[in-house]
Amino acid sequence: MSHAIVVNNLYRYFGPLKAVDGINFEVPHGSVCGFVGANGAGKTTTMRVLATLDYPTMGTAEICGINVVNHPAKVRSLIGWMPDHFGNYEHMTVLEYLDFYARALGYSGKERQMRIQEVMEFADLIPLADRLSNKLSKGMTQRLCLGRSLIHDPQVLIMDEPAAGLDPKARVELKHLIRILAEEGKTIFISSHILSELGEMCDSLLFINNGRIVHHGDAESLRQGTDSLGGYFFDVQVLGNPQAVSDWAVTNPYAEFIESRKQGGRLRIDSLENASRVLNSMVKDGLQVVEFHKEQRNLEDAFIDMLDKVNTPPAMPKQP
Ligand SMILES: Nc1ncnc2c1ncn2[C@@H]1O[C@H](COP(=O)(O)OP(=O)(O)OP(=O)(O)O)[C@@H](O)[C@H]1O
Repeated sequence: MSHAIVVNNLYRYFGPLKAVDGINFEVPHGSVCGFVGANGAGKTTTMRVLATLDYPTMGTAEICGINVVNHPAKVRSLIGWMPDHFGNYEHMTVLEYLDFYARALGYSGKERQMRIQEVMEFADLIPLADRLSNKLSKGMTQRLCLGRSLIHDPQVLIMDEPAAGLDPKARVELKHLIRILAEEGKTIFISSHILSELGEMCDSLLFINNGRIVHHGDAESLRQGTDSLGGYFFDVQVLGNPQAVSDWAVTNPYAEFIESRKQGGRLRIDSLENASRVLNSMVKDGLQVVEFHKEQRNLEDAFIDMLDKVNTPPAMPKQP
């Protein structure tokens, strides 16, 4: 499969600080990849290298097969960059602002008008055409920034925390626009702290911690995964007295009772094999089980568990 973004052994040090510390990842063409990490994890630094705004200390990055250090101008024609901080100009209306960028990108005449019209329609900027660009709400500002990054119809969009500071309505609007761009076949690389939102719209999630990639996979596999100790949580419901579940669980070596629920309880079981054993024993012991299902974890919990796994030193081998 060809990839829109390929990052190979990429390092970016600021003096002794290892902001990006040897990362590798690929983003397939036409997919949406969420880039997740705590403050200072290295997201912006990575994105700035991809956007040709910074040089790596070591390693390579390619956009659609083009090296970002060797051919920055070519890469810039392929990417749309939405930074986390948006610089705009006083006394410039939304239309003037987009026109300024379209000129800077080399468009002229009818083509320039067409490009501006298209992005204004897409990002719902037409009603704002005559508004001053530095007097917009945060949501409107983000739409303008998105519009600006789309003027040259780039194949790859790199968006640094575009949802930060947006109210719920503006977030939904932004998500909707990102979904349309993804459906058009653009590759989208988007960073955020709002994991649950990223999960919904991303084909894959890339977790970075202290400059290192700690996970790259799809959101679904994370939700279905285990906790940091390798266990799963099950919701169990029974007919009759719900306390039967906790009374039963304290006597069973495979199930750990976590909390009561209206019709039963929540159990932690350390493997799927043992889950099957637990269900079997419950039924044998006369519990009238009407529900026994593995819970999906929310992505925030999955992320915390992932960091726990990464930060827990491996157990020392036992001395003979
Ligand atoms: N120009 C710079 N000079 C020195 N240190 C820097 C520079 N840019 C970033 N850093 C440091 O590199 C580390 C990674 O920063 P980066 O901005 O990439 O993190 P981030 O994951 O984007 O965080 P946030 O979510 O807060 O934006 C941080 O410790 C930051 O202070």
